[in-house]
Amino acid sequence: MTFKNVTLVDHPVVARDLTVLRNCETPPPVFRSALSRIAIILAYNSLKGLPLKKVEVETPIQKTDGYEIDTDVVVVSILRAGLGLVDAVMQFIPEAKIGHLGMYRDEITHQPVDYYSKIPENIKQAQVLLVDPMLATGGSATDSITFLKRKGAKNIRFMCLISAPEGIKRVQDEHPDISIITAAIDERLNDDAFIVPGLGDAGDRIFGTI
Ligand SMILES: O=P(O)(O)OC[C@H]1O[C@H](OP(=O)(O)OP(=O)(O)O)[C@H](O)[C@@H]1O
Ligand SMILES: O=c1cc[nH]c(=O)[nH]1
Ligand SMILES: [Mg+2]
Repeated sequence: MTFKNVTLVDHPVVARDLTVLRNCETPPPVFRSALSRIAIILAYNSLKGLPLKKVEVETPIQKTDGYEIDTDVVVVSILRAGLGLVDAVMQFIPEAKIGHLGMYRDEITHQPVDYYSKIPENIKQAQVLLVDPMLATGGSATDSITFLKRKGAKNIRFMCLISAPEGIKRVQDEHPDISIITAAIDERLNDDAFIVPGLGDAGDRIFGTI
């Protein structure tokens, strides 16, 4: 299956670390370090094509042309699991502001329930990178994107680790302007709306709350 507006990141380190993450025997410290490495590669890909401004820079030898990133960047993490991806983006754009959206999926209905939000003011003019490792039914991502658009966000990219086809389709149906950067597109959702084969509950595996 091919999807428009989806970048599937293909890299040997991603393939190796995804296997570590999927393994149910992997303990939280190892899980977190594998996730951090993949997050760097995802962030690198998610930040491609940012606008640049030409500036002059003086080397010890002479003046030459250089570049600055010509947009504000705001990272928005969908709590809790999104926290595992934020540091990677901040390593590339240390001046980025960070927003948080607190959201959990109701275990019975699988609908997202929101419990917190704090979004930087400059969201309106910024390149927004919404981060969450799991795109399952797409409920959490689509609600988050709708919320950010209501706050004035105009340029949003969604960075995630593992996507289900159902979630990608939902984001694209409801928000066709959003591009998705992901490390894997898995087979499907199971009856509990978990991604198959997936890695289980990302938040629990990052924070050891299993
Ligand atoms: O696409 P969806 O069907 O909405 O599922 C994806 C959501 O589920 C997980 O969060 P969860 O609700 O487990 O909260 P947590 O991060 O606090 O564990 C995940 O991190 C996403 O936010
Ligand atoms: O497989 C899934 C689905 C939703 N949330 C997760 O953390 N994992
Ligand atoms: Mg969870």
